[in-house]
Amino acid sequence: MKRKNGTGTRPDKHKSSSLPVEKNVEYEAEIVGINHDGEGVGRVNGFTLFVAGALPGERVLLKVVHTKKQYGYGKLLRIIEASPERVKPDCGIYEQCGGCQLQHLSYEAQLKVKRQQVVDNLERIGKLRVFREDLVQEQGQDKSQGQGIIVHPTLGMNDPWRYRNKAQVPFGEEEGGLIGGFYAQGSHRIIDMEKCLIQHEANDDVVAEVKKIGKQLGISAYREETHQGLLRHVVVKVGFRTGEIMVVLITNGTRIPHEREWVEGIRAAVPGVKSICHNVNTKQTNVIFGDVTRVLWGSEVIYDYIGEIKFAISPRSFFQVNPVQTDLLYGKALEYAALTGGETVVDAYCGIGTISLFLAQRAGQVYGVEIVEEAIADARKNAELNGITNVHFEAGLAEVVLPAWKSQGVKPDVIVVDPPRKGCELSLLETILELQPRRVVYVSCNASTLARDLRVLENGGYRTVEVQPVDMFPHTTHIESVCSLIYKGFE
Ligand SMILES: C[S@@+](CC[C@H](N)C(=O)[O-])C[C@H]1O[C@@H](n2cnc3c(N)ncnc32)[C@H](O)[C@@H]1O
Repeated sequence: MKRKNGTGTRPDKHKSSSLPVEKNVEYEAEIVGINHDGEGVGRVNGFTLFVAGALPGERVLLKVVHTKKQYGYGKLLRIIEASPERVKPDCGIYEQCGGCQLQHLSYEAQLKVKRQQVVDNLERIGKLRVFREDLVQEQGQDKSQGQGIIVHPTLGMNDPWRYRNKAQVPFGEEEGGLIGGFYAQGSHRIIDMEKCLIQHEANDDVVAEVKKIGKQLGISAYREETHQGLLRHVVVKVGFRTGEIMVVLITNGTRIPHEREWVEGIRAAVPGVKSICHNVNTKQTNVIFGDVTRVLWGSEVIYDYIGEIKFAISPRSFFQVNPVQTDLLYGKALEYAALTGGETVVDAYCGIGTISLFLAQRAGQVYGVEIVEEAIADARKNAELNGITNVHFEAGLAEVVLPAWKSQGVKPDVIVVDPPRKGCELSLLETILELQPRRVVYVSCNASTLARDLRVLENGGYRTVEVQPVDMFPHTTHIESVCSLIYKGFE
């Protein structure tokens, strides 16, 4: 690579280090890939540099801003040759806000990148063989010959905007008064926003109204550094199918001054609002909600559906944020479970029981386990709300409760796992191997821990059949996948 225009200030800390690049020096680089943070992966003299804003296939001018032994970071100065997949971001504050990372890449290309990242993780971390359609076509082979795991194209959204049903917006202050928006990448600096294109429109209306009322009433915003000021966050939840809206004002103080003005203003500005709540959080913490919530106006909960199952959503209860794609994801999980009506199914890491209730429609008996007690209480309420009686929910660690069920004689035909980003505990995977259910369905929000855990299950006698990436969060780097495994003895 050609070195361009050194800044003149020879960086003495890194002087003639053994690295092939120098800090504060400009280089031209080829961008050869994209990492899991959405940064372009560039090569300069064989050295890897991560460059925010650069895309695969591009040639860019960058300045090296930070180096480590194996890699470094470059600041994008100029795009010399742009990728044909580069698009103009629709959002006016995309560059400053940390909410989205991929708006400068066409949506079709985002879906391809996400699938490729799943494939790369399965191959590199899981040491798994992925079926390569291109090779099969070239070599005239047939899919049925078991050429490896089928990783399907990512299931994307027809309209990948305005898909989030929940927003948690922090407030701050500038000279003109209250500001509200999302944090800048890697910081707690609030970027004031008028609209967020991945949130439901009701969120824009609520944030604008809260700023307006707050300014009129002289309400102060909470400041993290000093722990002073009143208004911390507003949380907006929307039932996509029902149209019901909940607004929760979170304050650093037990009272909201001028309650009536708040309620009247929000009701007038946001048609469809069914519930306005106040949550008190006086702790010096990053956690959004405090322990006390009361209803200022309307109902305690709103409702929404995933598939045919109805869910009650309260201020603090968890609910998947993209209901359209959740329907697809759980539909796939149900398909991979291949239930015929009489099976015993375990849903480990069940949250509020969403997948359990989906599965219960086609299973004999479902057992759900989840660490958060409140979520289990919601799961039980949701089962009751839908008249579903063939589910049993238990609060506890999945890796503790599953062996207990085993010793009580529970013999699952199918086990579904939907763990957090860190994946499954090894001991849970070991219990699955002892129980030997016919099928395992793995729902994952982290392709690297998915690949690690699939390797354990493969070593224990399972075969990974197919993986379906589902785009739950367009324009961000998040990847969700659902994966089907079968025990080799049952094939
Ligand atoms: C990715 S979420 C899945 C939620 C649920 N399946 C859904 O779709 O709504 C992972 C869940 O695992 C729970 N969890 C984390 N560690 C756990 C553990 N060791 N045992 C049981 N549940 C756990 C979290 O509280 C969270 O609800």
